[in-house]
Formats: sequence, C-alpha cells, structure tokens
Amino acid sequence: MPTILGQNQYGKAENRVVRITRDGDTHHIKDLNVSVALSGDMDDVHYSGSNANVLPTDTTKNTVYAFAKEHGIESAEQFGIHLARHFVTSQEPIKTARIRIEEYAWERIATSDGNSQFIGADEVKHSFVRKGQETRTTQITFDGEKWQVISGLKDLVVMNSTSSEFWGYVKDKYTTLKEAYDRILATEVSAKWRYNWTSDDARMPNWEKSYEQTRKHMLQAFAETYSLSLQQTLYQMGSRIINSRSEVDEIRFSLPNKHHFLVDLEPFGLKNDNEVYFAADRPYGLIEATVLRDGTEPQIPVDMTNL
Ligand SMILES: O=c1[nH]c(=O)c2[nH]c(=O)[nH]c2[nH]1
Repeated sequence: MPTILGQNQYGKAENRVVRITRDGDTHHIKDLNVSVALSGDMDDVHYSGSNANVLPTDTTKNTVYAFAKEHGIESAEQFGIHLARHFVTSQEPIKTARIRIEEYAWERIATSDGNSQFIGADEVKHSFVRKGQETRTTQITFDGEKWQVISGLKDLVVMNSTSSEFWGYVKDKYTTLKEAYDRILATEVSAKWRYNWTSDDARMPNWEKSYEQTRKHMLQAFAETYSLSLQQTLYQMGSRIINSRSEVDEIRFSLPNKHHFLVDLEPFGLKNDNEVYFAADRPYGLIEATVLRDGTEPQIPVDMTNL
C-alpha cells in the first residue's frame, strides 16, 4: 500500500530552565518548562533519512538556555515569541515554530521577624516557596486507651537561590562531583510530626494553629539556615519545630535534593555567572531523618514519611 507523510513536527520537549536574576542580593526567579516543536520542509528526513533540513533537537534545547542568559526571561510570552521568531527566521526549511511554556510561580518566604510582602531581613531575598497548596496529612490511632496523632505535609516546594554550599565530602575513585561554594538548594518537603497528646484531655492541641505554626517554623528555618548540606538544613528545620512547638515531640523528613545544574554556555561564547540552571527531575538525592525531643522515643515509622 502506498503511503504518504502527514502532519509532522519535532523538537525538544520540557526544557526545564531556571533563570536567577540578581538585583544586589535580592534575587528573582523565573522557572519555566519550555517545549519546542518545529515543522516545515521535513519530507526528506522522513522519506529518505536525509538530515539536510534538520536543526537538531539538541540545538533547540541549547537555544532555550542560551536565550535565557542572553535575553533574560521577562515573561513566558516574551521568551516564547523570541524563540519562535528565531527558529522561523534563521532556518529556511523551518516554516512554523510552536513554543509551549509552563511557568512555575514562586513566593518569597517570610522571615521570623518580617512580613512576606516586604524584603526586610536578609534571608527572604533569596528564599522562595513554590505557589500552590501543599497537601496536609494526618493519621489517628486509638486503642481504647491511648491516642497517637501523626500529622504532616507533602509537596511543599522550597528554594534558596544562594546561601548553600556542599564541599569537604568523601572522594573515592567514582567521585566526579565538583565542590560547590554557592549553589541552589531546592527540595520538596515531606514531613510527619507526632503530637505528644495521648489522652482525651482538655489540653489537646489547637490542631489548626499547630499546623500553621509548624509549617511557618519549617519554612523560616529553611530560609534562615546558611546550608552546608541538605542534611544540616533538615536538622535545623526539625529542631526549630521541636524547640518552638511544645506539642510536637518528633518530626521525620523526607527531602529530595532537587538538583539545579549550571548550564555550560561557553560553547556559545556566553558566561554563566550563576544565572541559568537546568532543573533536573531525576535521579535525585534523597535525604531522610527524624528529629526528636531529647528523652523521647521515636515512634514515626521510617517509611511513613512519603505517605
Ligand atoms: O546536601 C547534599 N547532601 C549530600 O549528601 C549530597 N550528595 C551530593 O552528591 N550532593 C549532596 N548535597
């Protein structure tokens, strides 16, 4: 049966680009997921395998990162218009470019003494929580006598665009990681905390207030810790909560290290001064630990944190 080629398009999908713009020590984030689809005179590559008209998808990816550096990202629309125009006007065989962009919004974290709306204290200038609601969880167990309440949250995404280092680690023959003295620290927090309320008495916590305050201390400790490792940040988040909330005796975290790799723009004659990052989704480091009030026994199951 004779066949003919129908509609076709190609490109690189889901280029995760994070652009940090530094205004002194106040940082601004643009976090995009950019998909490029090109079409035009592409009969030959399908019929005969000739690549003469094919701009590699790898090049379309590089263009996204290079444009983020060279032109910045003012808005997703402006960035997409710029890219689409570039592909169609610079490559004769390309007749149509479709650029799809998802943008992830970030808000600044309020510091202990500040207010989220104002950039007052230092920390808030480079500490962000991704917009959108986290999921709140709870598990209640009652054996007719004793109560156990373990509450938590998941999908709370946070980022520090500076004030994070990672160096001085073990190096064996498989170690290639370069020491970092100024990196992005980002994670999606899953946490479970156990209330020390065990009996049906009048001193039971105000659950709504307790959740709100626990979340607040968690975010503030993340923002205010100058981090030498995600493990250290985790411990600071846990101990801030235990020290500030007398109703919580134990908290367990599961923190994926959401890696942001600096893009090498040197092949394009551009210097990447900690501005353009590739946000990788996997594999990721996974840092997990429990923080306890001294003198109490751990009760939160190790594998419960992600539920
Ligand atoms: O904060 C970190 N902790 C690690 O244990 C680790 N390992 C790694 O490769 N990067 C990081 N970052």
